[in-house]
Amino acid sequence: MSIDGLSVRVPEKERIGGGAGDLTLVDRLSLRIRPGERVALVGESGSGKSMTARAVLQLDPHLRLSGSVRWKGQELVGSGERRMRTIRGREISMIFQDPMTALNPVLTIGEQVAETLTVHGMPKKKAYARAAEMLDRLRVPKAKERLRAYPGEFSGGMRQRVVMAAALVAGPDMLIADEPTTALDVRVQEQVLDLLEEQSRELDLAVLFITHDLGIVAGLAHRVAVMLRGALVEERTVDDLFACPRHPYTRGLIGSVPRLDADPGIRLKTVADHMSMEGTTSHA
Ligand SMILES: Nc1ncnc2c1ncn2[C@@H]1O[C@H](COP(=O)(O)OP(=O)(O)OP(=O)(O)O)[C@@H](O)[C@H]1O
Repeated sequence: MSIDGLSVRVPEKERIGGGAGDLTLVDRLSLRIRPGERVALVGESGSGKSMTARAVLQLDPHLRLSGSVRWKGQELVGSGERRMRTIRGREISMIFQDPMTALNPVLTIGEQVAETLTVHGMPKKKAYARAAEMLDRLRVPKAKERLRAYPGEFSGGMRQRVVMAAALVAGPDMLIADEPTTALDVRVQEQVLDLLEEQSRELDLAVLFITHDLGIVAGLAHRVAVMLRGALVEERTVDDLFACPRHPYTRGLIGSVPRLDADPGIRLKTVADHMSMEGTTSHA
């Protein structure tokens, strides 16, 4: 995927909290994600990460997009809702932070994981067999039997695996994961991240991974793009970024990642601390 100069604006009448004129949420962002590549989009809350992801899939019809998003050589900006429907879920899938709201509590796991296949006409039996295979890949124990279970019978980590299975069952080429582990405890978070990395490798799946937590991208992403106030400030390989971050904001993000060998009595510096030390101010 090739994103070039993508801007996302809220028209004046849709602005929450009022204000004159359109409000720019994403400002001329450019980013490339190659097949099988894992790219992390990192930044503080409100920096525009989710808006970028949602704009790629055109999930919010009230937002105005400009610039270009090329997917498999075709332009998506302005391509229309019909075309986007053939892409969402089948070619590019998205998973969100809260696995509970992503799942319908009154539908079985089988119905939900198989849905992308059944809506496109695959016979139910075949679709359920695929769903069970996918759950098995994601190490959901007794996958076949669990197809009849309901989301409420699963723990948070298992639910996120179900959500991942639903996102991957139709064999997309790209997954956009928006803070998929933020709601999970640290141990479960690690398991889900490992699974995501493993599936990306095995399925040659490109991943755009959105997080405010730079601490979790090291083992996962090939490249990191850092976002501040709607714009990218730095984009590097993970190793380069950690070895020598260029932008003061990135140095702030790295400086605020907790270290296991740090003195427990020392207060962690915030991104704002770092930026004010370097003469830049954070808006957040
Ligand atoms: N309709 C709107 N009117 C005004 N501001 C908006 C509107 N929609 C979104 N925003 C603002 O756009 C900004 C970017 O939001 P976005 O969700 O992309 O940030 P984020 O970096 O993903 O952070 P988070 O992790 O908190 O979701 C936020 O400050 C949000 O309040």
